[in-house]
Amino acid sequence: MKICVFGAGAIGGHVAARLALGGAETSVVARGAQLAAIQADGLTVEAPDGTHNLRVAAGSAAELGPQDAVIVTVKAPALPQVAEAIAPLLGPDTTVAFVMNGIPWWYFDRHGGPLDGRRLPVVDPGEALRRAVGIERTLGGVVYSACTVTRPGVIKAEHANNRVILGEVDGRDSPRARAIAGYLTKGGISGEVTAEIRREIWMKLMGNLAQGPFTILSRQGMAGTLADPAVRAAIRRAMQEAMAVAAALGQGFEFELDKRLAGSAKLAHKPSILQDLELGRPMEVDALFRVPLELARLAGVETPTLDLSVALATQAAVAAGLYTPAAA
Ligand SMILES: NC(=O)C1=CN([C@@H]2O[C@H](COP(=O)(O)OP(=O)(O)OC[C@H]3O[C@@H](n4cnc5c(N)ncnc54)[C@H](OP(=O)(O)O)[C@@H]3O)[C@@H](O)[C@H]2O)C=CC1
Ligand SMILES: CC(C)(CO)C(=O)C(=O)O
Repeated sequence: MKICVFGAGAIGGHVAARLALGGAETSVVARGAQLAAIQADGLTVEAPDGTHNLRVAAGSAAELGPQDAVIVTVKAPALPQVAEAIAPLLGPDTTVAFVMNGIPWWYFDRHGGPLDGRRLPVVDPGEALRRAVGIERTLGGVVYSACTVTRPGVIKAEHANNRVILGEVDGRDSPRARAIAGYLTKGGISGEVTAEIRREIWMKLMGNLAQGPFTILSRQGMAGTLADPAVRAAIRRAMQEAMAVAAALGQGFEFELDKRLAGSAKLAHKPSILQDLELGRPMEVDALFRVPLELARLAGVETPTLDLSVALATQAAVAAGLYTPAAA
C-alpha cells in the first residue's frame, strides 16, 4: 500500500517511520531543513523500543504523485496550505486520514441529530479542505505519542504507549482504516480502528484542552506543571468540564482522572502547543482550545475553569504574535 504522510514533523515523522517499518510503501511531504535531512540521512526515530532509521521517499506532493492513502499530520494552522497542495497525491480512491489533535473540520459531518452538517469555519476557512479532500475520502484520527523533532530528520518519541486510532466519520466498518492500522501495528505501535471516532477525539482532547493552557502559562512540561497541587487541582476541574462537554454532545466516557494525571505527571514532554510558543510557530489555539469551547456553548455546558485558562493562554498566544483570533 502506498501511504504518504503529509507533514513529517514530530508526529508525522514518527508515524511515517512506523508505516515504513511495518512494510508500507511510505513517503513524506516535508520541507526546509527537515526535507533536506530526510533526503540525505533518512528518517530517524529514537523511541523506547530502540532507534530506527528509515529511508523513505521525501519531497513535495507533486513529486510524490497519487497514493492509496495520505495521512495528514500538520499543525492545524497549516491546513489551508495542505488544501492547496494535496491534489497531486489524490487518485480517485485515495483515503485521507487526519491524524491530529483537536476538533477536526468534519466534526459534524454525518453526525446525526440536530447538529448534523453544522460547519466549523474557524477550522476550515473558506471550506478549502472540504473542497480539496471531501468527506468521502476522509478518515478521522487520534494519536497518542509524545514526540519532538530534536534536530532535522531526528524525532524523539518519549511515550512507550504509542497509539494511532482511525475511524470513519459515520462509524461504519472500515477496511481502509484497518489496512493502515495494520501497517502501524506491524511497525511497532498500536494501530487501532474505532466505530466511535468522535468519542476518541474527546478522550484525547480532554488532555490537550485541560492541560495545554496551563503549560502555556507555566512554560513548563507536563511534569513541572502538574507538580503544584493547586495547578493539578485546577487541571482536574478542567478535565471534568471537558468530559461534561463531551457527554452533552453525546460522546460521554468514564475516565480515571487521577490515573491520567499521574501518567501525565511522569512526562517531561512539553506539549506540542508549548513547543510552538517557544519556537515561534503558529499555535493551534482554535482547534485545541477555542472551538471546543464554542462546542461547549452549543451544548449549553458551563466551563468556568476552561474559560479562564483558555482566555489567558489565548492572550499569551496573541501577545507572542502566534495567533490571531478569527473575526467574530
Ligand atoms: N508532538 C506531539 O507530541 C504531539 C502532537 N500531536 C498533534 O499532531 C499534529 C502535528 O503535530 P507535530 O508533529 O508536533 O507538529 P510539527 O510542527 O512537529 O510537524 C508538522 C510538520 O508539518 C510540516 N508542514 C506544515 N505545512 C507543510 C507544507 N505545506 N508542506 C510541507 N510540510 C509542511 C511542518 O514543517 P515546518 O516545520 O516547516 O512548518 C512540520 O515539519 C498536531 O495537531 C499536534 O497537536 C498529537 C499528539 C502528540
Ligand atoms: C501532550 C501530548 C503528548 C498528550 O497530551 C500531546 O498531545 C501534545 O504534545 O500535543
